Amino acid sequence: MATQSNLFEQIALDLQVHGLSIQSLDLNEPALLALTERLTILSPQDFRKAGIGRQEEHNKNEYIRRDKIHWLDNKNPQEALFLSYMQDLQSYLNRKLFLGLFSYECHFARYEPGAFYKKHLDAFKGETNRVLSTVLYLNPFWQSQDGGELAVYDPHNPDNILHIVAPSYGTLVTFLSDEFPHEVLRAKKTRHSIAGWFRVNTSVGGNIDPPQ
Ligand SMILES: O=C(O)CCC(=O)C(=O)O
Ligand SMILES: [Fe+2]
Repeated sequence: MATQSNLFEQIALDLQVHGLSIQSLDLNEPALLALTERLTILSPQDFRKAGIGRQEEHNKNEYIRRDKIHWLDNKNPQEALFLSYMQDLQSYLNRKLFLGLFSYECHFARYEPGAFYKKHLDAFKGETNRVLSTVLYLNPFWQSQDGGELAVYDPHNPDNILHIVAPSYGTLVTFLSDEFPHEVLRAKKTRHSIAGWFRVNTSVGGNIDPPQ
């Protein structure tokens, strides 16, 4: 299992070469354990239906994605521990790759049995300040029959699957947000993840661009 600095180094290398990284966190990583604990405390009322943009109507949304989400913030100590871990990753990637990442936002996502998220890009070139997507999985003992894999497609040939990633506990996927189409296949068991985005600053006129 990788130490934190080895892991960050590996992610930076993968991103540099492939634009995508699939790694596993140390299973004793305090930030991972904090999230696990937080998840046991969150109740269904703490999650709300995820949207796909302000203008989208309800039915279309249901067809595209069926997860429920809970945004992380620094008020909760367990969430704060993970946010600080990702802040460390942000600083590391900025030092190594000069990405100029400015902030990180993320939410828990719950996919109940039958839920999915159809093929999409997290960002469109030139239209967004989301630069790097991250997904961390929180599902112990995930079996292949449980479905719910992340399918990552080839940016140059979006019909080609590049990777099928099981949402197993501690797996962290990082990729360029406007490059890789991806999809969450139908989950057969409740599936938890943290989806997040590193952003660059697009503030204008001295107003700091707000997250979310
Ligand atoms: O949970 C996952 O595997 C990916 C979720 C995702 O693509 C998203 O929330 O944008
Ligand atoms: Fe996504």
